[in-house]
Amino acid sequence: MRQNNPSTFRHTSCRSLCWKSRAAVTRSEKRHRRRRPRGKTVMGGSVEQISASKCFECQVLRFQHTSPALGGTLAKFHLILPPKAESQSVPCLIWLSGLSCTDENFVFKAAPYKAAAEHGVAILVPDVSPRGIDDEFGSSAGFYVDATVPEYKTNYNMYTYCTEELPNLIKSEFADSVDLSRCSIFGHSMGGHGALVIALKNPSKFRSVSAFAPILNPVNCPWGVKYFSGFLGSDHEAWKAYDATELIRSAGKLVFAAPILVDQGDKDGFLEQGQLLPSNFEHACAEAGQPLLLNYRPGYDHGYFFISTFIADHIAHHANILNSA
Ligand SMILES: N[C@@H](CCC(=O)N[C@@H](CSC=O)C(=O)NCC(=O)O)C(=O)O
Repeated sequence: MRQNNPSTFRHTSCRSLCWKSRAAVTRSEKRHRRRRPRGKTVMGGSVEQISASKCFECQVLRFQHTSPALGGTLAKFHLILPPKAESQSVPCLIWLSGLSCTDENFVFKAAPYKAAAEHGVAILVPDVSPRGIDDEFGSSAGFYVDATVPEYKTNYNMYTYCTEELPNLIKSEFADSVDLSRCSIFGHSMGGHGALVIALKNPSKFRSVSAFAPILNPVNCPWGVKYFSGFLGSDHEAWKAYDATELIRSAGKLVFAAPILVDQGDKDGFLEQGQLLPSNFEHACAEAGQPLLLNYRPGYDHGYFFISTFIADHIAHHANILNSA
């Protein structure tokens, strides 16, 4: 930190170079700066804070680290901390974004801050694929699987990254602020698919799951066929391990006592194209006895205007469950 004049300082470690009045520096900001990991080695990677902003009393922090799960590439993520995290560790929501996204779309467009502050939950937002690899196929399209084909299996391990590596890093670096023993997961489109698959495969790690316009039966939709072929090869049985509808079918019983919450706009072009297939998931849940709250929202499309309209409902849904035990 460099002193510039008596009333301002420059947060030199941030690439965003935020200028703030001294009076505006809260205890929380000081605490998070004090805790900022500086090139510390974590699971073979180096964690570095690259920006910090404040929104609706939340700290909006961005980090980068070298990721072993993603083949040693540099991975960025956001961590949103509510004011309650100043004094205690708070429950955590993991948000997974969709095709063409980075870790930035949600933080800029979903408007989660007021609800996160009110309910006292942290939100962890990973990127959606490894970066800096010399191929365009999987960039921004990691599909939250661990690739098995030789071409992609070194780098494209978003399932392991989101279920093991990043949570372990958060446990190691943010234990005072984030309590990952109280964790839920949600996401959008490809990220809704990822959230559901990760929750259904790890019900002991997540207390609840929700999604906006998720891809619900990827083995039967064009996006799923394209990316599962690329990452997992031609064995369609292997694809089913990453398909929410197939996972509910194979469970054959309730997996989460809390209803799975899904919001879906009825003017969503990808719904019309058959990319999302909510009816297939609905039928599988009904047969398995898995409670599902599937809301069709009249007039809404697939984008972040839709997400930002209902994000507070999803945060409240998870917070009620996370704060009740
Ligand atoms: N061009 C892509 C789809 C691009 C797109 O609409 N991405 C959505 C998620 S779609 C499913 O995962 C998105 O969230 N975009 C970012 C945003 O900020 O809106 C294609 O058709 O393949």
